[in-house]
Amino acid sequence: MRLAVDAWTPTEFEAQLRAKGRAYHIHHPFNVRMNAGGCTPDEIRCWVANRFYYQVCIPRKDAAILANMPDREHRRLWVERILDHDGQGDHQGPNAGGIEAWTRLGEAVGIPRAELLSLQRVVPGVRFACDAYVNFAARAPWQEAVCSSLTEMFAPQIHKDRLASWPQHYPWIEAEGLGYFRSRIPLASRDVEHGLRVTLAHFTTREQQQRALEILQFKLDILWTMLDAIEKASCE
Ligand SMILES: O=C(O)c1cc(C(=O)O)c2c(n1)C(=O)C(=O)c1cc(C(=O)O)[nH]c1-2
Repeated sequence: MRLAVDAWTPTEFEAQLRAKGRAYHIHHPFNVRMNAGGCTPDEIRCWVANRFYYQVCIPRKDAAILANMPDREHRRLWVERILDHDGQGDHQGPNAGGIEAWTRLGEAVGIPRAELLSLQRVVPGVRFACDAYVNFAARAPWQEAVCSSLTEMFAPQIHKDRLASWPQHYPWIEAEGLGYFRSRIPLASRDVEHGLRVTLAHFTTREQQQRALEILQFKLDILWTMLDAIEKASCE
């Protein structure tokens, strides 16, 4: 006979989700080396050019989630995520968006805009990982797709680490190029507030809560796999 296990309280469940931070790509050897100043300019360029594919996939996966959201109040919040990355209004203006900010990072590390946008430097492992995220978001129930975005709980620290260490280790990168990292700190916190609210309300039995942890692990694996592929590509 299978005994039902009590559900975690919302506080316990949130603590279980946050404990997944131990598998965040902040601990990946390539990320550790990058933030310790151990990357060559070519390795930095490899990371920036490959990570750009994640940047362009984010608003596509958010649009897929939006299409699956029946509730207007959730859509009103979620649509912000698309605009954060795609931008609004003038392409050079204050709301130019995250993709534009990333192209400026590209230029600051020496990747011409057209080369970055062409995606010609994106390696297969990064492409597969990002495509898996977009696919999952399109096919899964929208609450599961929202849950998969919760790696953002751990993102402010990785952005802060870059802002703190890159100017010292990579003085050849113009400081203005790091604007993307700065911009994401408040946005990630806002995203997480909504994402956690949906997740804590939707996954209420212990079985469902375990499923949420598996979804978060799937997303952690996507980010980890990207760095595995970038690490391999950058030493070729
Ligand atoms: O630089 C990073 O390490 C990192 C990680 C993540 C993440 O944890 O998924 C995101 C971002 N950055 C980011 O900038 C971003 O806009 C973002 C959106 C999402 C998402 O899943 O919806 N993750 C992330």
